[in-house]
Amino acid sequence: MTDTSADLVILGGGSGGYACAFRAAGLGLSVILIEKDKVGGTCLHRGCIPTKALLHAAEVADIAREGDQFGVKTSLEGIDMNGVNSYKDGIVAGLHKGLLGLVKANKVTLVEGEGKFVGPNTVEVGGTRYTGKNVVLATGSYAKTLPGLDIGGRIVTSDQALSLDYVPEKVVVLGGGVIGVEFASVWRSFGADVTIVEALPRLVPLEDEWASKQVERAFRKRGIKFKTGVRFSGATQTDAAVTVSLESGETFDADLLLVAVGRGPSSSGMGYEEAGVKMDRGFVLTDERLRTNLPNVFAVGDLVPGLQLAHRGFQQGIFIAEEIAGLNPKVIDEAGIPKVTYCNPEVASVGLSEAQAKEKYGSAETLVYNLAGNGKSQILKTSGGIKLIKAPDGPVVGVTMVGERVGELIGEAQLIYSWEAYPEDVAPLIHAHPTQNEAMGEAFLALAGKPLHVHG
Ligand SMILES: NC(=O)c1ccc[n+]([C@@H]2O[C@H](COP(=O)([O-])OP(=O)(O)OC[C@H]3O[C@@H](n4cnc5c(N)ncnc54)[C@H](O)[C@@H]3O)[C@@H](O)[C@H]2O)c1
Repeated sequence: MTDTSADLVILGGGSGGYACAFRAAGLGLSVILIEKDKVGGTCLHRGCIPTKALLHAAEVADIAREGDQFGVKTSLEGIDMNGVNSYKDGIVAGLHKGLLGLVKANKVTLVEGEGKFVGPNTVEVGGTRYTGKNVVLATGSYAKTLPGLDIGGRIVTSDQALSLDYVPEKVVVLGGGVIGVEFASVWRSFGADVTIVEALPRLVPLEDEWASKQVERAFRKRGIKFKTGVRFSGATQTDAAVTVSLESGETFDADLLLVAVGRGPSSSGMGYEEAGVKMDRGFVLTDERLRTNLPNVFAVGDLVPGLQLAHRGFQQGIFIAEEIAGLNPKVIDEAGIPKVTYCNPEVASVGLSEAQAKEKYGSAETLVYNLAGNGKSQILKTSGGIKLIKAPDGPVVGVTMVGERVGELIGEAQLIYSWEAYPEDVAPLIHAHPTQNEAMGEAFLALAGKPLHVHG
């Protein structure tokens, strides 16, 4: 018979929930993990992993199309979406199997079913009550839509877009944030005619303005169309097409409309409000130690206001487990959470943008290093740049990069940021030649006043 009480009951087995479960188990705590669908949550099943598989398939398509520039005779015969989906689904299934193995190995009790928080320390699943000395609310988020815009047929969110069995000929993407630009990038590489509609004045509006300009320039070159600073006003669909109207009066006919206007917290019907959990617009409020207003009730991940990123959820989950075990972990610095948008070109950033640094410090020093000066980037025929943002007479407070695969360079930037390093501290670090990573070293040499492969 399954235990119904434990040191820790976790409602939701996504990135935040399972990370908390594994770390808590590692610390010797007994854990009950409740999941209604599949352990791994949005990130593994409907988010990070499957979308990155699609983006990789898109990159392969681009390489096939462009082999000639390396003297290799290739051509793209077409996209077999069944093949793409089975590659993507295989990756997800493999990782899911691995996670279930870890649940077992960590001796976490997995309860499969829809849970409801009935408080004070209790979650009910199908009539059975599970009680924890501590409870973690980890129910994640869902893809939002707009009032009057019903999802179905030719109007989809990322949930449906992930498993299309065809490449749309013409797509409108509503929202030029992370999900919008990633799907636009995939479909363009697969040959679709893509138009993005973004209400704010620029694509990827949460990033440094320089990054938005770089992405917009690259998208123009790739033939991805976009309308910024314009709001959507409505959409109607027939069997044959969807017509999208904007407040500017323009209309677009397409095969598909992707709605990518943000993700909302999955809290409705979970019993939180009734149990007295303090909330704001559906998000569960916590203090910086991730405690809700109820004693021994914590919340984690997309349910908590802030960046909706799996790696934030992982770290918060680990933090809560250590907090419960009395290890007094260091509070998470939200500004130090790296962000990567995996469109082509990628955007990767950590810390403050130039505008945020200016607001915080009154002024900011910046340096942009163009990847054209980096040998490996020339070999790979990739372009882009690295922008460093430094507080006046202070350390580097922000790094933003744009270019193919720059997401792989964010780890070093994250260390530099979190160590509050000065350019002179980083400049002497030797980077292997020729790597793309070397561009980071060169950018810091230039910021320290000793540029090497760039004219100061
Ligand atoms: N690579 C990654 O890390 C990754 C990938 C996918 C999603 N996510 C996360 O998932 C969450 C959801 O992603 P998202 O892209 O849906 O949200 P988002 O908030 O990044 O972007 C939504 C965009 O839609 C625009 N918008 C809203 N209403 C509009 C309207 N009426 N007309 C036109 N534009 C409108 C907003 O201005 C915004 O730019 C984000 O927090 C994101 O960070 C992360």
